[in-house]
Amino acid sequence: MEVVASAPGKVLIAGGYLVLERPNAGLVLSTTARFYAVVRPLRDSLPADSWAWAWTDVKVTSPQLSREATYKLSITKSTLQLTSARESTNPFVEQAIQFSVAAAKATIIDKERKDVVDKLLLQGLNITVLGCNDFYSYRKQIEARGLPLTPEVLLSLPPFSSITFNSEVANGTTTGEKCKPEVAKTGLGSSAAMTTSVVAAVLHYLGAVNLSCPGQSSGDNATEQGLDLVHAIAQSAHCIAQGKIGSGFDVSAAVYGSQCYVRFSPEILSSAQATGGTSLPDVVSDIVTQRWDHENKQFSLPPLMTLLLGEPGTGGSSTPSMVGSVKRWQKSDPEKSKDTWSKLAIANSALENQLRILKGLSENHREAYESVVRSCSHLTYGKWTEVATNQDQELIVRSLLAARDASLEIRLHMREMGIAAGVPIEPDSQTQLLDATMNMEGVLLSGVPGAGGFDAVYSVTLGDANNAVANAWSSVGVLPLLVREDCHGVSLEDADPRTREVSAAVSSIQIN
Ligand SMILES: Nc1ncnc2c1ncn2[C@@H]1O[C@H](COP(=O)(O)OP(=O)(O)O)[C@@H](O)[C@H]1O
Ligand SMILES: C[C@@](O)(CCOP(=O)(O)OP(=O)(O)O)CC(=O)O
Repeated sequence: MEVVASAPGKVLIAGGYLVLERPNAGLVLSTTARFYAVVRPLRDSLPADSWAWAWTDVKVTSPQLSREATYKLSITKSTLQLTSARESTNPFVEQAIQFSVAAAKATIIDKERKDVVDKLLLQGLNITVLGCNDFYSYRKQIEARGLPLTPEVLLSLPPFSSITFNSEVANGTTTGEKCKPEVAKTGLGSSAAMTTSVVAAVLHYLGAVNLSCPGQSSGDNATEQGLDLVHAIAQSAHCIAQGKIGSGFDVSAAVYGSQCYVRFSPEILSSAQATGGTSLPDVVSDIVTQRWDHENKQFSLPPLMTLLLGEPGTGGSSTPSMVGSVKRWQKSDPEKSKDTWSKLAIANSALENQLRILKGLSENHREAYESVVRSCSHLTYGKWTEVATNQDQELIVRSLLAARDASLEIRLHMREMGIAAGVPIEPDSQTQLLDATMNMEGVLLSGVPGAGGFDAVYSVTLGDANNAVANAWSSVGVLPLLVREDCHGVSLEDADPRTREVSAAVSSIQIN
């Protein structure tokens, strides 16, 4: 038996920093970048005395990092003990395995199904993790080979290419010391997608949830409960592995897909955080019985809108240190920061409302919507009002312009926040680029996703205006990424994605 599960990467288009505090919402889009986890047994048959084993074996392979780690898994405690070299460990996958095995044991009470879990565990777990290229930065290699910074060059990379390590620390300064290098990534939430895909694959493999393949989602109660279990376990494992409780929007997007997210109360994880004393099975029993109070309201881009991401440089920014600076500013200047906070909350919810209105208009007035959006895609925003020839079309243009204004307002207050907190949330170089982008034909929104900084820029364009924006970005040294919005969350896959790539290549050879 083999189980393959995948989970998407994310882009937070609005709500950075605010989403750390309930009840502020963040608008998060899930993407075509997916992380895959493949679970297989390590051995097909079991010796007669295996029922008495206290330990089983686990192997975790990350082909892209050329890493393989082996462990012993305690059958009763669900804990792992490393049996290979320390350098190859992956804390996210380790926590994902421990929490998922403990959760399967805690939630499966039927005797027969419990026996199946024990048998599957005794056969050992062979887990492979694979992240789409979109999660990783190839900018340095492209530049080193003197190739242009275009999406076509990214397309020419083989799928699941090896990942390079940064020789610099996250904030771009070299340490000079021989420290463990960071993976060069694009900020799509590889660790959250990886953790979620492993949790989903292990829970499904052990029969604790019943995930569906894309397009097969039944949307019934059992499926939803399954997703909620994946969410609770993935959030817990991710927080423990990264040693802090963030807002959790990245894990939520990896589980439920594009959404309007309100964070869970951090107290839910106090048992998981308590060091010493509590055993993992007790922690997990507590976590699965907690009332998870996060919100994941359905939300995605209206039709004929394209999410485009660009990598403006190398190095990126360190999210935790930026969050630290913003929090210090909130403490030192509560009045001003509250003011910025409430202006941002208003602008974020205005953007959400306008995008929801546009979605509704696209459903109820399809023809008018399509004609307006296609016409506006060839025009700069100043001329958008000219395309409306009836009331429906006027409504659509009004909403497009209101969404655009909300985007500008968000940028203004994010910049303000950055200046006040002394961190470049929207650095000057990005401001110039984003202003120029906003003035191009068919551009609706743009900004710095998530915590901002030097990591990435995004834009949402109308019709096929994304091509011109990508060309403009390439010409100024910003690498347009291949990734787009895809609202689907975690899902089951029918095969190892590497075999699918091979069969796709074979069929394309046959077709040609
Ligand atoms: N393919 C992979 N194999 C193993 N570990 C990976 C892989 N991709 C990402 N990771 C882990 O995830 C970490 C990056 O996670 P994080 O710092 O949260 O960045 P992101 O913004 O992409 O989530 C890496 O340092 C590495 O530990
Ligand atoms: C500041 C934040 O609200 C948003 C950070 O968003 P990013 O998308 O920048 O996240 P990373 O992938 O962790 O770098 C922190 C949070 O919500 O946890």
